Amino acid sequence: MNDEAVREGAEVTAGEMAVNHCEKIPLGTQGATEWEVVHLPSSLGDFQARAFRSPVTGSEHLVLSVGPLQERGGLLRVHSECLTGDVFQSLRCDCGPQLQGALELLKDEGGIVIYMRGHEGRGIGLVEKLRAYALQEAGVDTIDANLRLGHAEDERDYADAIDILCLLGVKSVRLITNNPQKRDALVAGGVEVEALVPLRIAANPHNERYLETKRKRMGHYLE
Ligand SMILES: Nc1nc2c(ncn2[C@@H]2O[C@H](COP(=O)(O)OP(=O)(O)OP(=O)(O)O)[C@@H](O)[C@H]2O)c(=O)[nH]1
Ligand SMILES: [Zn+2]
Repeated sequence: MNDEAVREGAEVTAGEMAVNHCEKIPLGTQGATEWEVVHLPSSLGDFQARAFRSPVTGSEHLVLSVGPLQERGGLLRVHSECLTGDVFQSLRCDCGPQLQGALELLKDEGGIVIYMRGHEGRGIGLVEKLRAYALQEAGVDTIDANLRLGHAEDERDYADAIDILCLLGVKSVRLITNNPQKRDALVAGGVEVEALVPLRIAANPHNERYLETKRKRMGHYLE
């Protein structure tokens, strides 16, 4: 797909429209899911919260939403867990400000954030992420650090996010991300991505190289 074709405001062609992604949900998923909707007032906004336990991965994901769920065209952020960045506001990455930026957008427009547990460290986990950080302190970039540790550069799986969207009745979204692979993963799972909504976060001296590597080697839309 032409990257420009799915930037904000652009349309996805009919040929790329999803097949029914709900067909791929494993049997029993609905029964294993907690779908109570609770009110979650937060200093970051006023959210509805749902939790989803995946019978496939065992991960428990949090789904925050503002306003009515939209079958088509609503804002969506699929946020990969980053304990250091999201909770402890690490400056080594841009995760914390990205999460806050996405929640801000939801406050204005409504939409959904799926907080993906099991995505920590691009899927390698917290212990391995810190090992990768140690290698980066020795001069290796974020991708090669993963590879040296015997991991793929990105081990995230989006099947749970796709199942969650199906269970919520969401068929098409405007995806809040700079990462084209996230869009590709959702589209491959049958979710239509109408547009990409970028998250522009100012770099700092601690994450400059990380952001540069994402831009140059992972194709993220970062200036
Ligand atoms: N392995 C590894 N993971 C990292 C590193 N820095 C951040 N992460 C993890 O990367 C994940 C976020 O991925 P990013 O590539 O920063 O961003 P993205 O989610 O792909 O793209 P956006 O949607 O634009 O945020 C989180 O799970 C972080 O814990 C690192 O140096 N090594
Ligand atoms: Zn992070």
